[in-house]
Amino acid sequence: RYIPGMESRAHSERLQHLEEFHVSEECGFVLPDPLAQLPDYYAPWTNVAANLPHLVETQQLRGEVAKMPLLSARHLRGHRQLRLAHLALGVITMGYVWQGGGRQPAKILPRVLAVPFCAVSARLGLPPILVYADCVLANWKKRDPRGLTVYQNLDTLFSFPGGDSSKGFFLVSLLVEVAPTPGLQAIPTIVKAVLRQDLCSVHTALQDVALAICRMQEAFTLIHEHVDPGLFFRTLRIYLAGWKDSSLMPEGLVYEGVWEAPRQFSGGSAAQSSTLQCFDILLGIPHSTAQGFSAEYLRRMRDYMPAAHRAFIQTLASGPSLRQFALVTGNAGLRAAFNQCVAALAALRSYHIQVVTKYITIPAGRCRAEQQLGGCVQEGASVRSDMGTGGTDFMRFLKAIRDSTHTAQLT
Ligand SMILES: Nc1ccc(Cl)cc1-c1cn[nH]n1
Repeated sequence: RYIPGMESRAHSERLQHLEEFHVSEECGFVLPDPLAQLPDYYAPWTNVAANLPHLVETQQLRGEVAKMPLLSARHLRGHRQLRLAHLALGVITMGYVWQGGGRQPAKILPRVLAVPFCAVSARLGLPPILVYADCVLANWKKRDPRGLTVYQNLDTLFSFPGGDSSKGFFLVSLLVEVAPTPGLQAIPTIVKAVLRQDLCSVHTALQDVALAICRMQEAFTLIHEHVDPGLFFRTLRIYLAGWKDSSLMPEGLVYEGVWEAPRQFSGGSAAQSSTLQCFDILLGIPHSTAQGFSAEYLRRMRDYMPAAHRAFIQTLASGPSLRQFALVTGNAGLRAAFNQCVAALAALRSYHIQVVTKYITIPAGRCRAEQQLGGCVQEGASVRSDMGTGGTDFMRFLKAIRDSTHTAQLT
């Protein structure tokens, strides 16, 4: 018999109210209907962020930032204003650090950005760098508000150099996050059913999870239509790079007026997706407990999620073990439904590896070959320098978690 602990029951109760964790019924971890405007007082931030591609491409951004007033974050009201402020300040910060493609990254972030960015970050429980929750989950609007959440009816609030591929990358990632919403809704159902030893309800809900993960992969295929590999590798990827373990910024970044010493923070990455980490934890995929850099990196990326999403993941991780339940019952149908979810997650990770190969590994190889012939000037961050946007360390990470996903199958 599977006897869950009393602590599991308490966690299971909390998980029944997803809205408390900012997980919405209609779009999961995506911020529903993000705010697109801040109070006029903050116009200096939103005006620069909205004009970022042009300011960066014409090398004017750092000059514009030097003219910005030091604004107080105190006038920001509510979660949505804070999310929009973190997105706008994050976009400006990445543009400021990597202006000109990153050959000479800025080593100091001026106080007019650093002070409010760190204040907003502290209120959201986020690091002072652009994160997945900014540029994917809160960076979107519908062209026709009454229309559907489909690619053609979406636009980003802010973008980077890289033209339509910049928008495409963020909007395809957004659709990957919206697709599995029914599967996220099934998580509290599964947790409650495991506690009640209700085999039938667990089995039914697992089919929703498997379908949801398949839908993520379907949405992911849109990347081939909307993102050009060369533009992604040579341009957009540079602006998403972080300053932790970076060969271009070995010390990290000085946040003027906030901390004396430079600080290191990682660039944006799919490992910051709460959706992916939730399915890993629900299925008890071993890398979330195994030692090694994958588990440590995944755990550290939870600090790059909004506080409520981090709390959801921690509560789920402290709840009853679906994996143990499926093992202990020995029910063949339940084991098959569980394994279908694991197989779907492994397939999604394999697909992600194919995409990183097309958008990073192959263009990087071409660039190195051209460099030997005196051609391609790889802007800024080398392929190796950052985990989050597909460096070779990131490829090693993806293959490690894909392999550990496979081993999670119940035999
Ligand atoms: N899809 C993404 C969206 C936004 C950011 Cl910042 C990074 C990624 C990413 C990196 N590697 N795989 N996905």
